[in-house]
Amino acid sequence: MIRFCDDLEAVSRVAAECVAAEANRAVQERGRFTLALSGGSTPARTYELLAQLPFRELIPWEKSHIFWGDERCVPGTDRRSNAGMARRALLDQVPIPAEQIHPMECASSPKDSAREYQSLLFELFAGDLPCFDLILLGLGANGHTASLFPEEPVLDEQQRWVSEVYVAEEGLYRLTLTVPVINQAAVVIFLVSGSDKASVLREVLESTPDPHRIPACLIKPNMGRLMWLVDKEAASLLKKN
Ligand SMILES: O=C(O)[C@H](O)[C@@H](O)[C@H](O)[C@H](O)COP(=O)(O)O
Repeated sequence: MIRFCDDLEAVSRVAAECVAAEANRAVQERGRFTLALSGGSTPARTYELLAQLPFRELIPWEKSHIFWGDERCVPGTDRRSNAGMARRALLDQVPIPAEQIHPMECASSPKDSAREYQSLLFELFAGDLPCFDLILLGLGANGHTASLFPEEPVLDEQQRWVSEVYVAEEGLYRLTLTVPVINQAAVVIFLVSGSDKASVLREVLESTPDPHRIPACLIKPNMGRLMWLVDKEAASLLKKN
């Protein structure tokens, strides 16, 4: 499903509404809400809105668990940290128990850190393939999502739930959820804004490119719902918008 929005503010507001709706549905049905956040710049406004009325009062923070779809292996205080951005924009402003915030940490080697996060998921999802209630994703202009980059071996990973990825142009490692975990989610929402995403969005939505070239094409939830929240600039090359 594609939701066309005027601009990033509208994308962010709809995204916040979806988070609130899925949070209450999950808590009602399963007693808790598991949400994996995206990094990047696009979702920051969504996180800010979730910290403000009405959303801060609509979400059952005390029954929510926050995870990340990916993270750069940098200190949490580093401006590149996805967890750092989410804490500043949202998590430091709402009454979520600290022990229910689960950042991807790279205290040990990237490989060991990936293994440690997988162990955390194993514990919190009772050993089953994690089924997040909601995963928020962004879309890179090169077709990546989370830290699933074009032509990377991680795209074909079917066993591990969390993988380390070396990003040469950043000169650092990242951790990312793998495709099987993302596709197990109940709901996956892409937030896409800006004219720089127009070309790749058209490829993803209106053609069938090689998913190794456009990894976002690998995101096809098994049983769950996939939603695209796109603004006018990002949708400007789509045939139907
Ligand atoms: O950690 C990250 O950077 C994200 O997980 C990454 O996948 C992001 O969603 C895209 O690069 C889009 O980023 P923008 O929202 O900044 O365009």
